[in-house]
Amino acid sequence: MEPALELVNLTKRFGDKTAVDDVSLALEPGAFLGLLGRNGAGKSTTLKMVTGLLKPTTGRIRVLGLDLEADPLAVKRQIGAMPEDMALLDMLTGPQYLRFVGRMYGMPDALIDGRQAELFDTLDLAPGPKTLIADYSFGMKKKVALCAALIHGPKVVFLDEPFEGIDPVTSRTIKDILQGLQRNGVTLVLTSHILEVVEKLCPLIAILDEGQLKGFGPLDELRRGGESLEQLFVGLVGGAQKGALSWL
Ligand SMILES: Nc1ncnc2c1ncn2[C@@H]1O[C@H](COP(=O)(O)OP(=O)(O)OP(=O)(O)O)[C@@H](O)[C@H]1O
Repeated sequence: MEPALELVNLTKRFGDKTAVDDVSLALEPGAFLGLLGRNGAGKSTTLKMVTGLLKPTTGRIRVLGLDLEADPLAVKRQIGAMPEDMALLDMLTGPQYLRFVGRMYGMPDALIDGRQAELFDTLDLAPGPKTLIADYSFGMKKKVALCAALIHGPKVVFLDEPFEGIDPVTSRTIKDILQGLQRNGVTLVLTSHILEVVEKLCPLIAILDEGQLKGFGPLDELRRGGESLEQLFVGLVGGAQKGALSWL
């Protein structure tokens, strides 16, 4: 079976800075990967490359057997993405924005509106009918970005920090949605700094440090010693313990 996602020697340089450094990995369909790393490790850059927002310096990306560079539109039809900055159109209302996104995927308006209503209901998103996205709270914007990533029924979903700024009740709902997608064979990749969430949700872990893949595999295999994900993470990416401020 073709991997759902395959990165082959993926590298991204910004001038002298190598943000992603020769990363290779493959995910089976239905995998659920937690992509971890410290601030600046290269997680968002990796997700931007696999969703076609950034061109790799070198290396290849294949999604469901399709080469992203050779066939970008075919890949984009199969994937859903929630980028770091959410990339919403602030001067539209949430439903108008989802119409825009759904039409880009060639969906009929009735189907878009039905799914939008179901997504808003499930995520407890109830903006005023005329409220523009610009006036939504941070968490509401996150929810709209998640709706936009899912509305067309993608086979592979990339989510950059989906739980950041989300209340605990909605977090629970999002976890349930993501687990349901995985049960239906959707492949998921998410980044998060909330290790407890990743530990519960993602059977597969990749740890980036300074752009390099320091660990990749099933969580249970990576932490053979029975340590927590936090201990595994700190052990792999190092980092001296600091905390005392000289003036406090
Ligand atoms: N457009 C850019 N131009 C120059 N440098 C960039 C650019 N985008 C990212 N970088 C650099 O690449 C490195 C990786 O950044 P990236 O945003 O991928 O990290 P991250 O792991 O997502 O971090 P965080 O957890 O803080 O979101 C950083 O050093 C960042 O400054």
